[in-house]
Parts: sequence; structure tokens; C-alpha cells
Amino acid sequence: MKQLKTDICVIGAGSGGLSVASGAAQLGANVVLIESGEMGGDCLNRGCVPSKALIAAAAHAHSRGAGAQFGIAPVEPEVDFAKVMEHVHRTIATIAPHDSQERFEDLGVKVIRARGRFVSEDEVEAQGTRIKARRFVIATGSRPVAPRIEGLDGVDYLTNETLFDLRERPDHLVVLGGGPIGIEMAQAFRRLGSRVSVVEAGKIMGREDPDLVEVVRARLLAEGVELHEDASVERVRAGEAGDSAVTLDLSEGSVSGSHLLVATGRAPVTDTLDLEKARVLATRTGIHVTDELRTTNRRVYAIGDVAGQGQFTHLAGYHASQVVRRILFSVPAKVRPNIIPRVTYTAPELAYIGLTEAQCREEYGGNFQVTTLPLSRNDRAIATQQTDGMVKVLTSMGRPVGVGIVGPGAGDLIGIWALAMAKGLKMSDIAGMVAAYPTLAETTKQAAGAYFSPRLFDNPTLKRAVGFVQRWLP
Ligand SMILES: Cc1cc2nc3c(=O)[nH]c(=O)nc-3n(C[C@H](O)[C@H](O)[C@H](O)COP(=O)(O)OP(=O)(O)OC[C@H]3O[C@@H](n4cnc5c(N)ncnc54)[C@H](O)[C@@H]3O)c2cc1C
Ligand SMILES: NC(=O)c1ccc[n+]([C@@H]2O[C@H](COP(=O)([O-])OP(=O)(O)OC[C@H]3O[C@@H](n4cnc5c(N)ncnc54)[C@H](O)[C@@H]3O)[C@@H](O)[C@H]2O)c1
Repeated sequence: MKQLKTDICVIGAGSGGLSVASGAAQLGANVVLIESGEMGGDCLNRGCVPSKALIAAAAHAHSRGAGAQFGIAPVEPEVDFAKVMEHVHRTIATIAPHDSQERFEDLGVKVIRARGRFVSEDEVEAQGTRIKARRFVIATGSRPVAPRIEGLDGVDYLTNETLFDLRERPDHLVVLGGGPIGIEMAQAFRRLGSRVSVVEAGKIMGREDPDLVEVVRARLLAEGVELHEDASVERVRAGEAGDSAVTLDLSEGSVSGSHLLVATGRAPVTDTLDLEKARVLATRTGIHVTDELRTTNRRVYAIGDVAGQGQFTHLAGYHASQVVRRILFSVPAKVRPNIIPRVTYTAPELAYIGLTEAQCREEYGGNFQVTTLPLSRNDRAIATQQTDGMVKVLTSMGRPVGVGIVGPGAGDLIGIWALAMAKGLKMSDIAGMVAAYPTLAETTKQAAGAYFSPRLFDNPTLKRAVGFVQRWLP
């Protein structure tokens, strides 16, 4: 058995693990990076990148038929699905060199392409090599989980791991689960010409603000996505090929389609690691970590999806930067969950950061304000006919504590609020910003304006003071 000694050993070369490895190596640490599958992990190969590339193709297809309101005659788009998927895989291939073994070796990282598993509290084995490290970072991500439903195991179904291998467009895609994966893919496939039915046990996008979700729901329905909410699936059956290849029997009625996508959530990958040998505690929701991402073994950190604090690439990247600071410089690096935005890339996009209204009620009682700015008040949204949407800002003591946006480019627009919340800016700072006209970015300033207008314009004391001062000014 080969022996290796290193400063940091990272297990998993996805969004989180790669960021730790590149950051630490470039700062001068010795790093070993172990990956059992593809470099780049889920985001590059089976997640964010292919899904957003598919959504981009779907947006093009949709736009061909959506010009009537501008006086542009709608045309039926001709979708070459195999070519759409070529675009998806070209996108992956374009980004892949950035995450590649070669790039990391050039940075001085020792890359081992095998499964890594703990053999003691400070040693991991992979491919006949035993690695002893001062610190370990577990970044093994998550995998899709299918619910226990009678008959589901007996039918062919897709998950995010197989969806992007399709080369023929499904005639009728049934999507089980109306979370971010289910809803993003439902709209994309519908826009590319498939019939789509979503079956969701609760409400679609159930973690999001219902006022914001309503805007997305209306759009999905208008585009012809069939929604079965509050649906309980009792049984799944295989049928004849074609539009009834698979049938979901619901407590009321049934839904059949040519293909089934299961998007009912993801579970942390902990079973590949022999965690008990390292005394690292994990539960069903992820590896147990402190607010500095330390596990029950002080040499070992866990980041990204496997840490059970959310499943986003930018969260994994943020975790990575906190852990690198902590390991290399011993500076305190607590995770701040309330500064992490999340975005669902539907059209319109839905973005959120910070506390929800329910969390605000718990934290502040009645002592918080809700300000809503409909996009119909923004001139750029009017000019581009994209007025379905709003910005909703929850404030306490003059500072934003939760912000939701539904509308075009919401994912980009939430960025400035993320900065404001990370830096503790006040609504007056935001109102003082000058945004270019006419942009959707003006909605940020407009929302701050809407927050202040009742305080300024419906304020008799202020009016009296202004009147008084005017009398004395030359
Ligand atoms: C369809 C889909 C769309 C998504 N879209 C978005 C989006 O738009 N925006 C966003 O922020 N997030 C999105 N996500 C979530 C995002 O992909 C994940 O949050 C992110 O990939 C998590 O990064 P990670 O480093 O924790 O894990 P991963 O990227 O999953 O990487 C973990 C790696 O560890 C490896 N591994 C596991 N066990 C071992 C072992 N024992 N030894 C060695 N290697 C091991 C795996 O092979 C894998 O490569 C999406 C996810 C999906 C499925
Ligand atoms: N844009 C993004 O950032 C993005 C996109 C996709 C995925 N992701 C990440 O990946 C994670 C996983 O996504 P997901 O959509 O698979 O999971 P999810 O947990 O977010 O949503 C799963 C949905 O499936 C429903 N469900 C569960 N069991 C069911 C059943 N038996 N019948 C009907 N419905 C059922 C749940 O009620 C829920 O609404 C997300 O939480 C997110 O963090 C992020």
C-alpha cells in the first residue's frame, strides 16, 4: 500500500470539493483530491449546467410563438431535439476543462480517480493509496431519491442522472415532484414541444412564498403544463409503449405518459465513506456539522449538499471558502444561512434570500414590514411586456431581512440584495443608489422607494416641517 502525507485531503470533486482544492492549492497548501466519478460532480454533468442549457434552448423555442403582442406573427418552432441535446452536451464540454483533472494537476493538486473511504480517524484509502492528512473535507454531494410507491421499481423512469441522455423528445413527460428540478424541467420540455404533466404531493415550489409562486403557476398553466397538486400517487403501472407507457394511479383519477421523470428530492451521499471509522456522525439529512462546518471529528469538515444545509452550487462554493479560511488561516468562519440566495430558473424566474414571512413573524412578532412592488410599475418591464411579477421586501428596523423576486432576470436582480444583506445595508442605502433608466435593476431602488413613500408622503409632521423651512429659505 502506497502512503501519502498531505495538508488537506478533499473527497469529491464537485462544486464544493473543487473550490476547496483550487483555493487551498493556490494559497500554497498540499492537497489530495479524490473523485470516484466525473470531475465537476453533479452541477457540471447532471445538474445546473445541462438544465440551464436546456432551458436556454426552450426559451428560444418559446419565443418563436410569443411575438404576437409585439406585432410579430407567431410561428410554430421546429425543434430538432437531438440537436438541442447536442447543444446541452457542448455546453458541458465547454465548461469541463475548468473542472478537469489536468487543470487541477497544473495547480499542483494530487488527483486520485477512485472511491475514497476512511480507514481511521486521520486516514483515507483510495486506489491502493493510504492518505494521512492534517484536515479532511468531505464534499460527496447528493443523489436522487425515489419515493416508496407500489410499482415504481417495476417501470423505467428518468432522474437527473439519465434525463440529459435522451436523444428523442418525450411525447408526454410525466414529472413526479414539483420542486425546482421538476418545475424547471416541466416548463423546458413543454416549451420544446412535449406534453407535460406534473404530479406533486403538496403545492408546486412548496418552499417558496405563495404570492411569488402564483405568478409562476399561472405562466405554467398558460403554457399548457398540466398540474396535479395535492396529489397522492397510490401505484405506478407500466403500460403499452407510447402515451401510456407509464401510468400513475392517484387517489382520484390517473395520469399516463410516455416517460416518467422522478424529481422528488435528493439524499446526501454518506454511504460510500465508511464514516464510522472516522467517528463522523451522519443522519438521513446529512453529515452533522457545526456552524463552522466541522464534523464530530475535529480534523474533518463537510461542505455542500452532503452537509445537509441546502443544495446549491453557490452554497457549496461559499462553504468551500469558509473552510479554506478556517483550515489555512485559523480564522473564525461561521456560515450565515441568511445571506444565501436561491433561484428557480423558470420563466419568470423566482429568486429569494433571507427570512420568509413566517420566519419573520417568529423572529420579530409584528415588528416587520412587507413592501411589494409590482413589475407593472417598471418602465422596462412595460416596454418588454414582462410585467407579470413583483419584488417583495421584508424589512425590520429599516433593513431588508428577506427579499423575493418573481420576474425576468430575478436571479440576477437578487444579487444586489444579497450584497445589501451580507453587508447589513439599510433601505436608505438602497434608495440612494442610482440605477440606469430604463432597467429592471431599477426595481431594487423602486422597491426601496415604495418602502419610504408612505413614511415620506403620508407624513403630516414632515409636511409641516417642510412648509416651515420653506418660509425661511431665501
Ligand atoms: C437537475 C439539477 C439542477 C440543478 N440546478 C442548480 C442550479 O441551477 N443552481 C444551483 O445552485 N444548484 C443547482 N443544482 C444543485 C447543485 O448541482 C448541487 O448543489 C451541487 O452540485 C452540490 O455540489 P457538491 O460539491 O456538494 O456535490 P457534487 O457536485 O454532487 O459532487 C460530489 C462528488 O463527490 C463524488 N463522490 C461521492 N462519493 C465519493 C467517494 N466516496 N469518493 C470519491 N468521490 C466521491 C461524486 O462522484 C461527485 O462527483 C442542481 C441539481 C440538479 C440535480
Ligand atoms: N435552480 C436551482 O438552484 C436548482 C434547480 C434544481 C435543483 N436544485 C437543488 O436540488 C434539490 C433537489 O431538487 P428536487 O426538485 O428533486 O427536490 P425538492 O425536495 O426540492 O422537491 C421535491 C418535490 O417532490 C415532492 N414529492 C416528494 N415525494 C412525492 C410523491 N411521492 N409524490 C408527489 N410528489 C412528491 C415534494 O413535495 C417536493 O415538492 C433542490 O432542493 C435544490 O436545492 C436547485
